[in-house]
Amino acid sequence: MTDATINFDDEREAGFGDYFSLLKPRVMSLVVFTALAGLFVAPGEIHPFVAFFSILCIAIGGGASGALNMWYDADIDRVMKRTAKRPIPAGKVEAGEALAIGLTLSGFSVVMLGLASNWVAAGLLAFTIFFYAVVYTMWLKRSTPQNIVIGGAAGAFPPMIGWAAVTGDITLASTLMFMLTFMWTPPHFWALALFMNSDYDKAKVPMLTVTHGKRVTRAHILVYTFALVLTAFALFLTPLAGWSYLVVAVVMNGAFLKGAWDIYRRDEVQAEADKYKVERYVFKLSLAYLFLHFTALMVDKVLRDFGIGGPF
Ligand code: HEM
Ligand SMILES: CC(C)=CCC/C(C)=C/CC/C(C)=C/COP(=O)(O)OP(=O)(O)O
Repeated sequence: MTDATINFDDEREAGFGDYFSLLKPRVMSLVVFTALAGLFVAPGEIHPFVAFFSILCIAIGGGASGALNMWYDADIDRVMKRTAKRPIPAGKVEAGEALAIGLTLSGFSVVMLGLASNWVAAGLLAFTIFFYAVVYTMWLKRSTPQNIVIGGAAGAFPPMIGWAAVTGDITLASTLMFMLTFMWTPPHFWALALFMNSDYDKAKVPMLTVTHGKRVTRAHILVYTFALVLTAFALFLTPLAGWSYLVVAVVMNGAFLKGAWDIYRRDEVQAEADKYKVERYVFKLSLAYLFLHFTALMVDKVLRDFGIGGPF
């Protein structure tokens, strides 16, 4: 845990940007997008205002969980180059403030989502915040190299929350959307960890690259990519997915498999020589991968309304 008063500097006043960055807006933008997709493709009616408000609540809840993560992780964020400029280690925001903001926004987002849509969606949001802030951040992140595999479930719930905001239930289709992000998270993160390893090493965070080395991590990326590809095509077998999903799935899974295979075949000498070009590419590709799969599900929903359904 953190003691932010050590670095706190009264002369540097926190601005809106500092408080906003506590919410991890860049990462959360894709999280919120997957929630929007879950809401959009769910069967049933939802008033546009309720839909907008539900997504806003999910965004606020996601941001709140980011603030709780930054509160708890301030000590390791201070050590890592990538995170040292975050508002708490930079001395812009006090840890106590981040905790208060995280707790307040968490409570607010859950209650408002419950009132605006339903309590299944609100319960899922509360569970997701708990999972990221407590299960992943406080427990798994510092104790096991499986941290991001199990803890990654938190980032996979948002499409399910969006779906439940419309339907009030959890179904096989919404579970498969969950599974897609769940299987995607390990290759997404480990590709990055391969070129950010020294940061985690320095902070003594037991990421797979630190505990088992890069060779093992490269193999894990490949294995999880196989599981991801199977999950992506399993989603195609549901009525949610249609022809645009198939096109995206074929192209993006092909590209991702090739990327994972290239990562697997390389060694550190090759990677150092080109400054982890392939690993950086696969990390970026992972962002496009998830974005395009969820976009395709939304496009297919519109196409279905025009009578162009998929095969299943
Ligand atoms: C335990 C699970 C995850 C871990 C450990 C993880 C880790 C990371 C890290 C370390 C970065 C680097 C840069 C940064 O701090 O912004 C990053 C970037 C990113 N992640 Fe993840 N991630 C996870 C899950 C997710 C999920 C579920 C999503 C969205 C559905 C996501 C979306 C993104 C995006 C959009 C970026 C790029 C941010 C930017 O442009 O700066 N991540 N992730
Ligand atoms: C709706 C809702 C509550 C959504 C939560 C979504 C969620 C759990 C996203 C997690 C993604 C994320 C920022 C991981 C970073 O891991 P890290 O915290 O270890 O990375 P760091 O080293 O950058 O802090």
